[in-house]
Amino acid sequence: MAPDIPKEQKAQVITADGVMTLKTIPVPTPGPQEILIHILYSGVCHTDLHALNNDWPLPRKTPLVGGHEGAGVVVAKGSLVASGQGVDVGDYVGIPWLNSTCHHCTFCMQAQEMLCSEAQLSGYTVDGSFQQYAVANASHVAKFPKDKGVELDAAAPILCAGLTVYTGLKQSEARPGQYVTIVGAGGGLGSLATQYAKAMGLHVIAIDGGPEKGESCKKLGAEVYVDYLKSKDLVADVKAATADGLGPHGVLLLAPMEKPFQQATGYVRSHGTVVCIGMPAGAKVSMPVFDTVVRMVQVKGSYVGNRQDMVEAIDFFLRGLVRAPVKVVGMSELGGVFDAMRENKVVGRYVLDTSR
Ligand SMILES: NC(=O)c1ccc[n+]([C@@H]2O[C@H](COP(=O)([O-])OP(=O)(O)OC[C@H]3O[C@@H](n4cnc5c(N)ncnc54)[C@H](O)[C@@H]3O)[C@@H](O)[C@H]2O)c1
Ligand SMILES: [Zn+2]
Ligand SMILES: [Zn+2]
Repeated sequence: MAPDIPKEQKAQVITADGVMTLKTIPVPTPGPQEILIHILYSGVCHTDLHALNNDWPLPRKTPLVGGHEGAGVVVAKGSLVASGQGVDVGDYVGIPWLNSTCHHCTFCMQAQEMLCSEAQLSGYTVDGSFQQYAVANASHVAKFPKDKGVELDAAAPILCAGLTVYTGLKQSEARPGQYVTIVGAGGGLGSLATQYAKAMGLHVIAIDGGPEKGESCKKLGAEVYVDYLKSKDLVADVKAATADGLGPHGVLLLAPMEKPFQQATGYVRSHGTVVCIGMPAGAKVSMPVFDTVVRMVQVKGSYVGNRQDMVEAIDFFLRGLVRAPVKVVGMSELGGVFDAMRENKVVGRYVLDTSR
């Protein structure tokens, strides 16, 4: 390792008792196909809270360093990471949710690597970006151009939130000029979803709770804001927000709560698509079979995106079309960020500065 790489670093570690503590731990050494990244900023995704709560039916690593929106600079690389592979020391890169996949299963071969049964997940099955130095797989890191002076704090949320909603909007099959409803629009994924949808030429109907989220959604491009805490008939309000009253063509369900998953088939337009993205613990999607059949409604899941989706999601950011409302705080303040997230108080995305 180069001499300027320290031997120890600060990290937020979840221990076996489920408690998260800021600790001093060794700087990891990259394996042959890995790189070592000096993480400067890391976004905080609601998935990180699911990891802390351990509330998904998916086993995670313990002890765990969470985080999967890590943006930083490559400081070392393994022996098999060849020059010309697009990752060299000094490059700006990002740690996404997908840490590695097998490359040879039927899904990997079709660029559906998120479905790979051998996928390793950053900040979940392997240590992630809530640390100052993290290893990542050279084949799966996201790349930011250094020559464009990319602000890595603003770029970090694209690595999961941006990628996920960009891909989800494509999955909704909504076309320019049509309507899309973003549920959980004031949060991390929702803020970016509103902007990607607007940039794609879609009309945006935002749903979230409280006036602060409403103000943010409107600022980011939502034409109508429906406050789920106030609405007496949410289905009617969403349908009324479309010009012909028939409801939105696409729905992105981003809220980490079950109820919206029961409401969406009520207001989606006939032949429209409901895309499930938020993952409330233990929740079920339910809908009347009769309506689903005779109104020909599609319901599907969407899970992050592939590496080409990442390139495109970053390109929207580089063109200035999307930028999450970001609040930068020290990595030591992660506990407080999770408290705010539990209470639905996060507007946009918190990003951790790993130096403090
Ligand atoms: N499918 C994927 O690939 C993928 C990727 C990333 C995150 N996620 C999941 O998406 C969810 C959201 O993540 P986030 O980081 O944006 O969370 P967040 O906490 O930043 O935002 C969630 C928003 O939902 C709002 N909300 C809560 N109840 C609501 C309701 N009944 N109706 C409308 N809005 C409501 C909250 O007020 C908040 O603004 C999490 O469950 C996360 O695990 C999924
Ligand atoms: Zn995430
Ligand atoms: Zn595979």
